[in-house]
Parts: sequence; C-alpha cells; structure tokens
Amino acid sequence: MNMSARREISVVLNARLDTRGTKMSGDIPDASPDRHSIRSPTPSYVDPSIPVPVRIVDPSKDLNSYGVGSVDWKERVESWRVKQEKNMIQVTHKYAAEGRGDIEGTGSNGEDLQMADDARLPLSRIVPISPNELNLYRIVIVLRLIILCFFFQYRVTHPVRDAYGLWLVSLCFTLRLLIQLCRYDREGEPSQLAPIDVFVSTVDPLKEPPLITANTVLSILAVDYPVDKVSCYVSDDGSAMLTFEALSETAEFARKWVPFCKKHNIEPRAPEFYFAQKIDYLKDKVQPSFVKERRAMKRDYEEFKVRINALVAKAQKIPEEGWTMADGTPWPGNNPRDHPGMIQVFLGHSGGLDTDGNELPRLVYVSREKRPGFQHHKKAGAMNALIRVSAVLTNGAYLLNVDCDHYFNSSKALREAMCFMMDPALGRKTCYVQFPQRFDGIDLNDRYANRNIVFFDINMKGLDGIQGPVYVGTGCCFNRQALYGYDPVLSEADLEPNIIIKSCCGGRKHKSYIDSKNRAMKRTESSAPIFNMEDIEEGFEGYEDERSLLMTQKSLEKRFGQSPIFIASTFMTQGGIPPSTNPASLLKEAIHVISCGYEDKTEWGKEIGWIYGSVTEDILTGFKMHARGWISIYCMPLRPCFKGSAPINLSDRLNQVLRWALGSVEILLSRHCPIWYGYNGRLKLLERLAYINTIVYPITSIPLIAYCVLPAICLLTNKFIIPEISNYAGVFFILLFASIFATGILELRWSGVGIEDWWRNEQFWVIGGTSAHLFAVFQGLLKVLAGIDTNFTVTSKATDEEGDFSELYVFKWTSLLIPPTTVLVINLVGIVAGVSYAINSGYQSWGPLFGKLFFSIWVILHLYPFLKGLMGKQNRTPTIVIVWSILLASIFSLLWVKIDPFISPTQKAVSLGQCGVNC
Ligand SMILES: O=c1ccn([C@@H]2O[C@H](COP(=O)(O)OP(=O)(O)O[C@H]3O[C@H](CO)[C@@H](O)[C@H](O)[C@H]3O)[C@@H](O)[C@H]2O)c(=O)[nH]1
Ligand SMILES: [Mn+2]
Repeated sequence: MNMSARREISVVLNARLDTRGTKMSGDIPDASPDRHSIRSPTPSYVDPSIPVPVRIVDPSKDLNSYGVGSVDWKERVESWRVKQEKNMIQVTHKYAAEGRGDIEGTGSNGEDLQMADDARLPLSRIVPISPNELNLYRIVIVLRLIILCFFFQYRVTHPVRDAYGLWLVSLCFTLRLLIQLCRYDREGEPSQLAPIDVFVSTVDPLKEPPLITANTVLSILAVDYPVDKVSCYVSDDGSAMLTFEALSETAEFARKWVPFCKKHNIEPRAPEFYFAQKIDYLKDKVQPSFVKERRAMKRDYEEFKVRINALVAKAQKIPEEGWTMADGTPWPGNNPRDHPGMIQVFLGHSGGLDTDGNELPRLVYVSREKRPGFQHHKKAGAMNALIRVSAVLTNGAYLLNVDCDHYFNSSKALREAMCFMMDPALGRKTCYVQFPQRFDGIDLNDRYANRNIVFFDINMKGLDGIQGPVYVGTGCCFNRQALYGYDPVLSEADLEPNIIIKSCCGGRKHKSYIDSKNRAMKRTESSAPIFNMEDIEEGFEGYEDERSLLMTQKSLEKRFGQSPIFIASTFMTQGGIPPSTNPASLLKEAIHVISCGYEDKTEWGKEIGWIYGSVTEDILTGFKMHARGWISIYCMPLRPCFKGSAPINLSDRLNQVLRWALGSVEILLSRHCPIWYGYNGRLKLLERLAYINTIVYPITSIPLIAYCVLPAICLLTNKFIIPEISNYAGVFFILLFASIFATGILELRWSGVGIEDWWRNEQFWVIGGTSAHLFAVFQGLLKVLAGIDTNFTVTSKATDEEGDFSELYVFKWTSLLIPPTTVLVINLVGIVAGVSYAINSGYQSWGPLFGKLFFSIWVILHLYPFLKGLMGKQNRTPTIVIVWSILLASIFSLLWVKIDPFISPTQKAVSLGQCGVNC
C-alpha cells in the first residue's frame, strides 16, 4: 500500500462507545506544522507531534486487549460517556421542567475540568502525507508563481506588433493560470454516538427509478448504528404516488433485509449492489446457514423487485381522474405543483418489528406543500423542509444527506462521521464531514471524467488542510447547529478579542467562551445578528422582565418561523425531543413546518439551512458556514462510504456540467460572491481563494475558447503569437513549462491519482470549457439581467439493466455540442490549410509550421473524447450538428482571412495573396 500519499481515517466506534480502534496505514504522524493551522493548541490539547500509542485494529483479536494505555483509554471513554449522558438528561430535564431552553449551561462544578480532560481524547487520527513530498510540491508551486510573474511581465512588455489582438488574448490566458494556482494541501480530522437524521432527496420517479431510491433507503435502514438513533427521511419533491407506494414496499422488505444484513455482516447493504458483486461472497463467512439464507434472501429481493417494477409499470399511464390510493381516496399529490404537505411515518418503535423481533429505524415519507405563486427553491427548499420536519419528529443532533442514488456503501459510514463530529476538541467547530463521491457503472476509460478523481482526490484533500472541503451536495454529515446559522465554539486560542461575548448593560457577569463552554454550542451569530446574546441571556436565564422574553420569542420567530415546537427543538443541542410530547400533536406541527408559506419573512435560505439562490446550493451552503468560521472535514476511509451513479453519455454529462457552472455564475453574481462576501468573518484567505476558484471558473471559458481557436487562426493567417523567441523569453518559456510539469507530477504523487485520470480531467476541462461553461456564463447573465429563472434539470439515473454501458453511446441533441464541434472543425481546417501552404512554399516554411501544428493538434487531442462521443457507437451524429459546425467554421475562417485585424495594411495584401491559394 502506498502509505505516504493517502490519508486513511478509519475509526470505528462500537455501539456502546466503550472501545476505540484506529486503523493506521502509516507510521506515527510527523510533526508537520500544518496541523496547527487546523486546530490551535490549547493548554489541554495533546501536542500532535508527541506520538501517542497507536492501535491497529485487528478484528480477530479481542478489542479490549490492545497494547499500551488501553486501560487508561477505556476509563476516559467511559467517563466521557457518562458525562455525555448526564448532559443529555440535564438538558432534557431542564427543557421539560421549564418549558424553555437553557442557553448558558451553568453547571460549573468540575465540569470544565472534565471538559478539558475530554479535550485530550481525539477519536480519530490523521495519517499525513509525507512532508517531504508536500514541501517539494509547495516549493515548486511558489517557484511556478514567480516564473509566471516573470513570464507575465515579459508578455506585457513585449507586445507582438503585428498580432496585437492575439497578444491580448494570450495575456488573459496567463491570468487564468494565476487563478488556478490556489490548490494547496494539508490534512484535517475528529469525532462521537448521537442521534442522526438521514435525508434522501428525490423528485422525479421516472428519471430517478424507485428501485434506486429503495436501495438507498434499505442501505440506510440497515446501517450499523443504534436503531433508535437513526431516522431516515425521504423527500419527494414530485409528490408521486409511485414514490410513496415504492417506499411502503421498501419498508416491508426492510423487515427481512435489515436482520439479514446485520446477522451476516454483509457489505454493501443495498441489495441490488450486494447481489451484483462479483466476488467470493463466502469469504470470511462462518455461519453454515449463510448460503441457504443468502439464496432465500436473493429470491425475496427478486420478488421485491418484481413488485416495484409492477408499480412502475402501473405508473406509466396516469388515469384521467388522477391516482387513487389503496383505500379508495384520491392521492393528494396528483398535481405536483399544487398539493398539500404529506407525511407518512413507517417503521420506528410503533411500526412493528423486523423478522428477528428487533426494532427498525424510523422511515418517514415527506412531500412538502406546493402551491402556485410560491418559490420552492428546488433541492435547497426540499432540504430545509426536511430539517424542520426532522427537528419536530426526531431532532437528531446531526444530519446526513444523500441524493436518492447515493447509497451507503459502508454500513460504518455514520460512525465514521461521528468520530469527527463527536470529538471533544474538534467536534465543536466542525460544521460538516464530507465524504468523497464515488460512482458505480462508469465506463472503464471514464471518457467524460465522470469520476472526477482530480477534484475528489486532489482539490478536496488540499482544501482539507486549509479550512475544509467544500460541500458537494451528497454524502455529507452536518452539525444541526451549524445549519441553524450559529457560530462555532472556538477555543481560547482561536478567539479573537472582538468575538468575546459582551455582557449586557444590566451588570451581568462577563462571559468568556471558556466558561460558557459546558454547552456544546455558542448560540450567537456573527454575520447577521437577528438576535443577540443579551436577549437570550435575559429571556432564558434571567427572566428579568417579560418584555425581553417577548423580544426573544419574536426574534426567534423572525429567524426560524412560527413554530414554537420547532424553536424549542433548536435549543436541544444534543438532539432528541422532550419525552412527554404527544406524537399526534407533533405530526400536526410537522405538517405546519412544511407548508409553503412557512419560510416567508424568516431567515430560511438566507442565513439558515440550505442557502437559496443557486442551482449549486451545496457550494453556497458550505461557503456560508466556512464564512462563519466553521471548519469542515474530508473523510476518506478505505472502503468508500457512499456510491452513486453519474451520467455517462455526452449530452447528459454536458448538461450536468452546465448546471454546475450555471450555479457558480449565479453565486458570482449574487451577494454571496466569495470575492466580496464575509470579510468580517473568519474565512481563511486560502479557503476564500479556493471558493473564488470554484465560482469564477466558467468565465475562463472565454479565454479558453480563444486559445483553442488561436492555433487554427495562426495556421490560417500564417502568423504566430510568439514572433521571435529571444533567449531570455525562451528560458522563461521552458521554465514555465517545466514548473507546470513538475507541479503536475508532484501532485499526482502525493494524491495517488493516476496519469490517465489526470489526462481525462484535462480533456474534459477543455470540453466543458468550450461548451457548458460558456453557455453558463450567458445563461447566468440572462438570469441577472432579464430575470429568467434557471431550472434544475435532474440527471437520469439509469438502472443499467439494458446491458453494460449502453448509456455511453446514447446520443441526444443539445446546442451545447455546437461550440466544441466548431472548434474542432476550425482546427482541422487550419491543419489542412497550414500543411498545404507549407507544401506550396517550400522547405523553409516547415519549421514555423511545426510549432503551429503542435498547438492545433494539442487542441484536437483535448477534444478527442468529445469527437468520439459525437460519433456515437453507430456513427449517428445528427447531420444538423455537422452542417452547423462546418458552416460556422468556414464563415469564421473566411472572416479571419478577409479581415485579419492582426496585421498591418501593407502586410495584408501579401497575406491575402497567400491565403487565396490555400483556403
Ligand atoms: O427540485 C429538485 C431538484 C432536485 N432534487 C434532488 O437533487 C438531487 C441531485 O440531483 P441530480 O440530478 O442527481 O444532480 P447531480 O448533478 O448528479 O448532483 C450533484 O450536484 C447537485 C447540485 O447541482 C447537488 O445538489 C447534488 O447533491 C450533487 O450530487 C437529487 O437527489 C434530486 O432528487 C430535489 O430534491 N428537488
Ligand atoms: Mn446525481
């Protein structure tokens, strides 16, 4: 195993939290200064450079028989657990007794000490990338930056007189390179077992087959976590009876599936993918009954599939009077744009037991209310509805959300996340733990870079060393309090003077972070002070007068909306609902919080929850949290925790990239633009740079296209953008290339990414850049200038039953195909023109031609996967695409030759003469 370049955190908490194992693939982490940038040392914190005993998990050994220091360890965890429970009871008790929250927990007798002790217990470890590899990489990056500056200076001071336009364009390109340099890297981390609510989003059962969603749900219900602490919420944004009925079947099937998974400890726990595994399924299995039970389960699953397929078949033709439910009442969601909110609870403690007589996690179907004339905010709106429903019904302290096609590939996923979230030191400032997205069913060559390896294994890892990875929309576990817009709890060292809570005028005692720290969360909020600490202290602690209580109530309502139950739940920082509440009233309240007027005049989508205003709501949501000073964690256990599907045909892929780029442009043109936003907060500079990079990239499509066309123009007009290569320039040119090359190689080395993946990424960067990114810039401008709303085109999730990768060859017409095709054709024409010119004008013209051909071929090589996709398998490129592109390309070439703005009038005659022969 390559231990230097990969980070493996695989810490598994067992159900009772009484033991810990840390799987380490490397040796004891080096004392790299990086870690200090992530967590600042506090007096109670163990210096990471001092090795602590490392235990390698060996499942064959008794977990308690670890080497050094295990007794000490056990004791500490035990005391931590007891304390945790005490805390929980305390909070619940206060809540129930007073009917109000306690903001500044007052328990001081020794609890602070206990806390400080706890802080020494990291629940996870970082396996850092070897510092040598990183330092070299950093040095090269800095060098590259310097060289780039020199090169830039040279380009600016040496305009190409006879090709001024070309020269200008080339400057833009250099600038783009400067922007790209903000990849960096380091490593992050930490962890505990609290109740978790898992969200699944789905919208269109025709594009997102119910069987896929069912598999995701089954993998959640079978997760390795205490059943009473997991709840699964499925959001149906399409209010489809098909989704509802499929979910009801899924709940039934879960009664057999879940005990089977747990008994035999199988992975993954999504049946479709489990049974499809082409591995020796008897490996590590000891139960003699396993084969028999597996066979029976496989048959059961097939029957389940048949039932789901029957539901899907039935749903193809909508009856005229709309759908009717089994009991004869009409389905309330018949009109997806105009229907009431719907909630159905399956399973859970009142929902019957599984076939082994055990309880199952709760499963809740939610379809939020939709009415014409209301903004629904797509996925972000759906997620916010789920936050509120779940707060009312179960109120997990943490949330995890997945797209309907991203199943749990590892049953340990929740535990992995908790290792960071419940870590006594880091948990308090961690807003989310993001897992990389991994995919099934991608063609072997990954033609359209669907796996996004460079992003997930280089960029995200690098960000982890700054303030944390960006949120990518799925496979991400959140701290509920972070979604409520609160600030993180920072340690003394993190604390800047300006954020110490000020006492209010009534002569109350000064509070510092440290003495308010028996609470898990600091309930203030920096960037948008809707309410402030004084209100709360008075209202909830002091009860000094009724007016202030009222004010608090009012400001909370202004923030969270008009639901007292929801507001009360926000004070339960450890999660859970008051034991005395009546389930019927909760359901009523749950319906209330998903009504479409609920968010009016509140902070939902503006400051709290998933943030509105972009189709890449994920980036925006994560950005807001980072701007408040939260850190995030990138968690990559050896076994990928989540796996999804990705569009493998060209058109769907381009449309997906278009949506992402459009989302970025939307953010760029909004008040949340990372270039301007949040300077009073605690966003780290490099993190900001990274966000700027994820937001502005669509704009680089303009210089990129210019650059793809330039070589062809050079060939057609017989000019070159670098006129005379002086020694001085030559050196810089070579140095620049060498440094780019070196950063590339070093990056691949520390990240473990293969050269092929890297090349695919480069290719798709050009393909996306010349098509989707360009369209996104224009659509984004249209949205801002003309108010034309952008829509969320959901990607189809193929079940891949039609045979391997048949999807890859599907061809759908889209105008996104035109610009790259044009670029391709122009370059091909250019090559032909250049070569024929050289043939005509003899020996001495071959030298310069060579240089120009090189660039042109470079462009074509980048577009090669696109060309392949255009051909399809059966070579069925619609004639329209070809006709349009050839037309555009020839008009373009002719124009250039005729007008040729880059050359002086005297030269023009000559040049025209030359080209007249060739074109
Ligand atoms: O009105 C809507 C539209 C979409 N969705 C859900 O959003 C998810 C993502 O849709 P998909 O078509 O699969 O988009 P992808 O491009 O594959 O998704 C990536 O990019 C999105 C942002 O564009 C993120 O929201 C996703 O989490 C991330 O996986 C799916 O679960 C949908 O059901 C809704 O719930 N409501
Ligand atoms: Mn998807």
